[in-house]
Amino acid sequence: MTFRPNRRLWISTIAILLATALGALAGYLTGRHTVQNAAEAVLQQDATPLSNTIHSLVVESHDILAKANALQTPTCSDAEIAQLRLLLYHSVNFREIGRIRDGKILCSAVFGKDHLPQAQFTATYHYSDGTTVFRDMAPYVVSGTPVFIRQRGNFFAVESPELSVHIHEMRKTREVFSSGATSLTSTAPLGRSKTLPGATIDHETAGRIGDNLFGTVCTSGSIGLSDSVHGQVDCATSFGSLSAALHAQRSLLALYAFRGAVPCGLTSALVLLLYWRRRSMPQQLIKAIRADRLYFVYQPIVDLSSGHIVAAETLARWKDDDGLQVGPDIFIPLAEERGLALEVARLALRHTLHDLGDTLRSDDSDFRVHINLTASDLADPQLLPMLEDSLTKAGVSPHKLVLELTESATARHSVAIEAVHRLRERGHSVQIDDFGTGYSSLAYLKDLAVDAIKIDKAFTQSIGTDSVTGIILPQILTLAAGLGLLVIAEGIEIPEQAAYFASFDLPVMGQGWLYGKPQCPGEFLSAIAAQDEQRVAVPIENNATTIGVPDHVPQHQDALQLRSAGDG
Ligand SMILES: Nc1nc2c(ncn2[C@@H]2O[C@H](COP(=O)(O)O[C@H]3[C@@H](O)[C@H](n4cnc5c(=O)[nH]c(N)nc54)O[C@@H]3COP(=O)(O)O)[C@@H](O)[C@H]2O)c(=O)[nH]1
Repeated sequence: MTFRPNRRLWISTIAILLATALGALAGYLTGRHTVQNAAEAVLQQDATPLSNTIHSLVVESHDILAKANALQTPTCSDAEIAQLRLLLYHSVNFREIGRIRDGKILCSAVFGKDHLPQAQFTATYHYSDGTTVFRDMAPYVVSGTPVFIRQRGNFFAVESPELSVHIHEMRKTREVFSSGATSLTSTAPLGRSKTLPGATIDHETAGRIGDNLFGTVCTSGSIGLSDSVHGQVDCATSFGSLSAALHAQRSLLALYAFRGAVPCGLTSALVLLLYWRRRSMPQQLIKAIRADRLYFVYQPIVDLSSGHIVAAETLARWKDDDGLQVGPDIFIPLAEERGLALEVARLALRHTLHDLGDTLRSDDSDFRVHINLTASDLADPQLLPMLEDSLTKAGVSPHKLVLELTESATARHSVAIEAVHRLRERGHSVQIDDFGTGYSSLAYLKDLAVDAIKIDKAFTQSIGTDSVTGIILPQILTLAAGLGLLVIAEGIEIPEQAAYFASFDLPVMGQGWLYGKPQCPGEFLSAIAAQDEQRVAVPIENNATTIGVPDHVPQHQDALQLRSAGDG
């Protein structure tokens, strides 16, 4: 299915917008959660003093009224009034205490028994623990402030008006709830009631029910504060509205949403870009191969004993339709999948013969080129005719062409053995590339009958380390020598690595950035030309320092302290 660019643009735009919106939503929800937690914490903090105040009031009311009811003195005697005054003196929250019967004061600490006001108390509500509450009763009412009077048994106690004002003030911004096992009945300051199903009050809990936030601290024996509460209130619960908190923090929420949206938008754009690139890559590659739009670079291979460039490896390069470089490790397998591997090999050979043909045709030089083949190339009956045809047309001898097979390419043993045999029969050299990374045992190497092994760069990079690869490297070199195989060391980047290989009494070639990165044809030919000029200019016995081998590369084992197992 081929996507037209504008359709792709539409899909991408929608997907990016969607991802951005989802990111914003996720960010907003995180912000909302944070704001909610913060608001709940504040409410929790708010609820605590209210609850504590109520708790101390209730505890003291129980205490003072219990003590009064326990007095053994005769009713309203001077001794009893004296005892009541003493209780009042020690009280924190009460301003009056007295005897009551049928809603009438019999005597009290403040009025004694002789100058009693004419007052009739009417109960506002009763609690299950036997406490009755009266509100705003003369003569105790203080204008503008609620006054609460509690009665238990034969005695009443009047709360301090300051305390009532304090609680009243706290209650103005809060709601106080009666508690049930699984529900809360809220009685707002306005007297409004609501049921909040599903809420369980625990000690010091905070939470949210619908849009309401609550922070609650439950204390045993607390009393109800609300005008219309029936039953005992166990918890002082402070409420706020989540929407109000969210509204107050809207700039913070916007920031959270932004912080969620931006990375999601960018990531989705990147993912889509990669996806479209990947999706359209095969089509682009097929077109590029057919239109001969791959290009090829050449990396020098040097003889480590002389330092001369003796060969070049042809490496394919490709820029996709967006001008972005795609690595051969990505597009070569893709070409193989699409049955185009041999086309790539054909292009590689054609470009190489075109770019380096003169050097390859020269009878004076042993210069050779290395071309990579894939597993499917080996099985392709067109391979040999293609090679023969191209070389014949270019007038280049088959022995100038070295074919590199990765270890994985030789995994199908019978196919590989047969192909290697035929290639060598035609005069080509064959070598195993990336040796040591996988499939070929040294015994298999013997059956494969290749000419050379190219030691994978992982081994080169392990030189001087204690890694396993570093330890087995000398054994590979020794066994290769035993099998009469030429060795090419890949990935030489520093002089110490070159010196390590040169120190073995073996014909070892080297390839790596130390000698040159893959170069375009012009650059590579200039390097060869410079080397040839130097060879002519420098007397034969002094030509160790040549193009491709920096002066500082030591040539002998004693030039370096080797730490690998091979140096013992
Ligand atoms: N079938 C084909 N395979 C091809 C072709 N062109 C390349 N390839 C294979 O792709 C793999 C990746 O190659 P590339 O990215 O080109 O990397 C090569 C060198 O650039 C790199 N190299 C060389 N020297 C050094 C070094 O000192 N350090 C370092 N880190 N990297 C270095 O190694 C790659 C050469 O590898 P090899 O072929 O194993 O010698 C790679 O497997 C190519 O074979 C193609 O046309 N056809």
